Amino acid sequence: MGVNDIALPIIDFAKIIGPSISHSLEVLEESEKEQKRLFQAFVDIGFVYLANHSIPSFAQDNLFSHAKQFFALPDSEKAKVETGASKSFHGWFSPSRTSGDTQHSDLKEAFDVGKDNDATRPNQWPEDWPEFRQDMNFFFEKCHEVHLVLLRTLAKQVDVDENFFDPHVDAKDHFFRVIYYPETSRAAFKDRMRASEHTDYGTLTLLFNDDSGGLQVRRTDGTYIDAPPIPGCVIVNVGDLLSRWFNDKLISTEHRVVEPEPNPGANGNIPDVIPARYAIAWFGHPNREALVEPLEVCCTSDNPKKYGPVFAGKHVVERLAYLHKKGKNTTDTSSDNVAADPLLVTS
Ligand SMILES: O=C(O)CCC(=O)C(=O)O
Ligand SMILES: [Fe+2]
Repeated sequence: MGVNDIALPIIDFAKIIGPSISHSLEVLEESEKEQKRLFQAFVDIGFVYLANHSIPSFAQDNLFSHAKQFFALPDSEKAKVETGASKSFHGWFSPSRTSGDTQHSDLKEAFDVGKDNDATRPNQWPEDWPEFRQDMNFFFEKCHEVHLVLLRTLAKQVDVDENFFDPHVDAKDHFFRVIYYPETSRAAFKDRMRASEHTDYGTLTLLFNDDSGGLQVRRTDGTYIDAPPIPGCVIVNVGDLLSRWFNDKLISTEHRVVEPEPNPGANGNIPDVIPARYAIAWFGHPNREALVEPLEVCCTSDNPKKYGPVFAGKHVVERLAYLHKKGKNTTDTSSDNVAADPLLVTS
C-alpha cells in the first residue's frame, strides 16, 4: 500500500504553526488553509495523519524500546505495578487478568500513566528504571503541547476565542499508555481482536504505531478502512468529550485493531504467526472538573443542542472502569452500573 492509497487526510502541522515563525502572507494563507483542512477532516471522519508534528523521533524510539523491555518482563515483575493496586487505573493492565475473561478479552497488555507526581492519582513505575519515567514524562509534555495547538486551531474554526480550551485542559489530566499486542496466531483472530471497536473518551488522541498495521477506522457509512502507519506521522483522532463540546459537529469515530494484512514469506506461504505489535497512545482529556457542554455556536436549528453538561472526570472514569471490567474496548456502557471512584469524580 502506497501513500496514495491512504484514505485519511494528511495534515501538515508545520504549516499550521508556520505564522509563529514567519509573518509572510503566503505562510499565513497556507496556515489558514491547513487549519480548515484539519477541521473539515474531523467533521468528515474524525481522524487525520499529522505530519511534521514536532515530537522528536528519538523520543518515540526511546518509548518503543522501553515498552519492549517492560512487556518482556515476567508477569510476576509486571504484577508489582498492576492497575488492580491503583485506584486511578495506572500501571500494568492485562485485560485477561484484570477482567478474568481469558476467552473474549482483547489480545493486548498496556502500561498506563497520568500526569506524574499527582498525589491524588499516583502513577506506578517499575523499580530502578528512572529513564523510563523521564522519557514517558518528556513525551507526555510534548503531546500536551501539540494537542493544545490543535485545540486552539479548532476553536478558531467555529469563531470561539482561540484560548477557550486552555483553562479546561491546563491540569493535564491526560491518560498516557504504551500498548503491547503479543505475538499470536491467525487463528486467534477468529472471534477476538487486538482492540475491539471503541471510541476514545477525551479531547484528542495522539497515536504512534509501529509498522505492524491492523488499525482500522469506521467511516460514517459503517465500513472500516485501514489506517496503516506512515513514517513520521502521528495519527490524531477526536474523542467523545471534544465531540460533545462541538455538539457532534466533530466526530468521535469508532476504530479497532484487527488481524494485519497477510505478509507472504519468501516461499509464498502466509505464516500462521502474527508478530507482536507496539503502540503509544496519548489520550488528551479535559480537566477532571471541566464541565463539558456543547458550545452555543455549534447548536443551530439544523443541529440542535444534543447534550446537557457533564463533568469530564465522571465520564472518563466510567469508561475506564467499564473497560477494565470487560477486558475490552467498547462503546456499550448501557448494561453496567459502574461505581465511580470518588477521588476522581467531582459530581
Ligand atoms: O493500537 C492502536 O493502533 C490503537 C489503540 C487504540 O485505539 C486505543 O488504545 O484506544
Ligand atoms: Fe482508541
